Amino acid sequence: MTMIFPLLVVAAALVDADGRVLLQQRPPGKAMAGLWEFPGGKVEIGETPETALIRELEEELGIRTHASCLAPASFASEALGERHLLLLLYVCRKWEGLPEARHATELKWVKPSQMFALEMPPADLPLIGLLDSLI
Ligand SMILES: Nc1nc2c([nH]c(=O)n2[C@H]2C[C@H](O)[C@@H](COP(=O)(O)OP(=O)(O)OP(=O)(O)O)O2)c(=O)[nH]1
Repeated sequence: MTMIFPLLVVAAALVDADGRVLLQQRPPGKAMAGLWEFPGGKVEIGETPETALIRELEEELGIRTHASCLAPASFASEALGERHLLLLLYVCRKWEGLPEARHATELKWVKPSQMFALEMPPADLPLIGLLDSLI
């Protein structure tokens, strides 16, 4: 019997006043390099999904937010090699600081409808239509 290890990942759709969402480009050397993703990362042992996401947003973008500003929006469930990815997507409209690319190659603000033209991880594709109707 094949063992499946779930991998819990949290990500944020940061939404600005014009209804655009922040995407970051995965850097060279990482899995899925070059693809555009929502900021976020793995939930580590001892963390709640919300504390993990707050930590990742600070590490990756240098912004600060609070659990009360993270609205659960959707999730993705996708095979990922030997693992199975469970990605929890939150919508966040309030944070402090100006996002800067600390880990990513580049950042860009896009309308959800523009995401269809970008290369994104397979797990993210079903989330685009949802964001389009939500924002
Ligand atoms: N952050 C993020 N990860 C995504 C998205 N879509 C998607 O399939 N993933 C996958 C890619 C990775 O396999 C996993 C996130 O792991 P990661 O390696 O980027 O996370 P991390 O920041 O904790 O990285 P590291 O410390 O292990 O380098 O989730 C997405 O939109 N955002």
